Amino acid sequence: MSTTELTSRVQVLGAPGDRFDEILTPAALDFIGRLARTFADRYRDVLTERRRRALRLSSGSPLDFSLATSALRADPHWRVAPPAPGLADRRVEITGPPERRMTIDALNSGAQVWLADFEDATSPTWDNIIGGQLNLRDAIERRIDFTTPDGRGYRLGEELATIVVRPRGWHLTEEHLLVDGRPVPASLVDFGLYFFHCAQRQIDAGSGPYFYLPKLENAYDARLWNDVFVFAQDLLGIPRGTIRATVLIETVTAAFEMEEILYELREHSAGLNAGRWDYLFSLIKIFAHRPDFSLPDRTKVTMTAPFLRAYTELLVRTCHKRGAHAIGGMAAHVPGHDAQADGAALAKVRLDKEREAEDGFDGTWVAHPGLVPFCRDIFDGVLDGRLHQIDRTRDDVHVSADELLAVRRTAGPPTEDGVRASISVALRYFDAWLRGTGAVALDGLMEDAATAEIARAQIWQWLRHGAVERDTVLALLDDEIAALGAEYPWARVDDVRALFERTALARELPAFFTPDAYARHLVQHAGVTA
Ligand SMILES: CC(=O)SCCNC(=O)CCNC(=O)[C@H](O)C(C)(C)COP(=O)(O)OP(=O)(O)OC[C@H]1O[C@@H](n2cnc3c(N)ncnc32)[C@H](O)[C@@H]1OP(=O)(O)O
Ligand SMILES: O=CC(=O)O
Ligand SMILES: [Mg+2]
Repeated sequence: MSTTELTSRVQVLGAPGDRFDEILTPAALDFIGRLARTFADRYRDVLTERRRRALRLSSGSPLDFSLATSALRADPHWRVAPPAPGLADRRVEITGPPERRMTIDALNSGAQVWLADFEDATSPTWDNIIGGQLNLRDAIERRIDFTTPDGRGYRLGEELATIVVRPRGWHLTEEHLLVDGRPVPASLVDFGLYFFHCAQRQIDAGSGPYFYLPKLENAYDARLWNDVFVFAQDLLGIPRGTIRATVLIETVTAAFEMEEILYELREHSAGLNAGRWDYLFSLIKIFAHRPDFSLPDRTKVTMTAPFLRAYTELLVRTCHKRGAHAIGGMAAHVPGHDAQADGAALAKVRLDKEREAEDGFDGTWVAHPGLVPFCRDIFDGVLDGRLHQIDRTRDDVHVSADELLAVRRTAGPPTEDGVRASISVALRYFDAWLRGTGAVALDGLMEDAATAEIARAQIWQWLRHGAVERDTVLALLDDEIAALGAEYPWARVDDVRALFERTALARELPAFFTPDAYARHLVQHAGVTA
């Protein structure tokens, strides 16, 4: 089949934008078409399996390590690939959306890695998705710069962070690109466009096409990614094993399959990350119907909670046993927004990062450039000149299924302030997201899609278990909607309220707020152009 025939069945429904034609070339669209067609059935299977598993768990099926893969876990011999160029030293990784100015700031931040995020930190408007791809390509070609209206100039320095791209998860589709009349899985769009345009450029620059994989639920998801990598590398003539991917362990089911996930991706694996915020969200969601899994105010659930300690300890042990990096999670404090609160908040961040480094993590995440030297110093203090501590096997760690699920020891009712804070965060974040911004600082904390999911899911769970009265929630909702409108006269209060009602107050808890909000508010078809 010729390229033209293939391309003619790839339709671009998003509006044209400045230089979008440099990304949406016929050859790139053909590549996306091939990916989408090749993996269409597997993708549907992944989603079906996720739904079945969620149903089984919500109807009381126990969650445990799989007997079927016990031999793989017991086999001491296999290892993942050694660290790839630019990925040995990952002491500090800065995350953020691939927005033009932030791209430059993140690359210059002094962090070892920049996670260019199309998932939790990006509202997936068509402009953000294709604009982000342009920024990445411009950055790799070192032809990215930016000038503010008041004349402040931004350009790349000499020492840059290694770029690692986080595509959207398997739960999202890209409705502005159709292949054979169907929307393309968003994961394949973000991965495919970046890989097509930047893989060879990255290799030529001495690094590689590297990825972070979000919201995996099991090893089956990882196998699909691995097969996508093999197919994409073969198609572009790039040697197998060039891609490296770090998987976020940010669902409870994935925590029971860490070794299996590393194994599926082993020639492409760059380790695991403890994605703490989505992990909490996943716990709330999967056990939404269980009163003993109902957590108190978010501020009271810290990484020292026994069930979270079990998860991070198991992650480090698993990674180091298999020669892989273990990367820590995000402390949500945004420095510099509240001088009075900064001191106490930084003291908490210090404890959190010290614990990670001492537990054996090889690096950690920051959401803000102001935290890069702070966290690097903490890791340097423990690493003592080494780039990582993968050789520190944690044979002392033994984590059982019960320990991973020992939420009841932390469970408890919310306070009224906690309920109000969750409603307020969800509303203010939804408003930002609907207007195209995927990460914001609210009350000195970084809020993104993962933390907003926690906020609205906690409200649902508290209502479900009678921890708060519906009338109280409705009264607080009225208050917070009024406050949002007063603070931001341009806020989309009606859309935000309706989104909150559908995702926090409905009879059943929707799996994510993003597919609903995306379909209703971000999809704008401009017409068929290819
Ligand atoms: C749960 C998870 O998945 S965590 C990962 C996903 N979430 C994220 O990646 C969030 C990333 N962080 C951010 O987006 C931002 O830090 C925010 C929105 C939280 C706060 O941003 P701001 O309010 O602009 O912070 P602030 O005003 O202090 O920024 C100071 C400067 O640092 C820059 N900056 C802040 N955060 C970042 C970042 N993550 N990457 C690059 N530059 C950044 C700002 O652009 C600003 O630059 P300027 O001085 O050139 O104008
Ligand atoms: O993606 C990271 C998380 O904490 O969620
Ligand atoms: Mg996440």
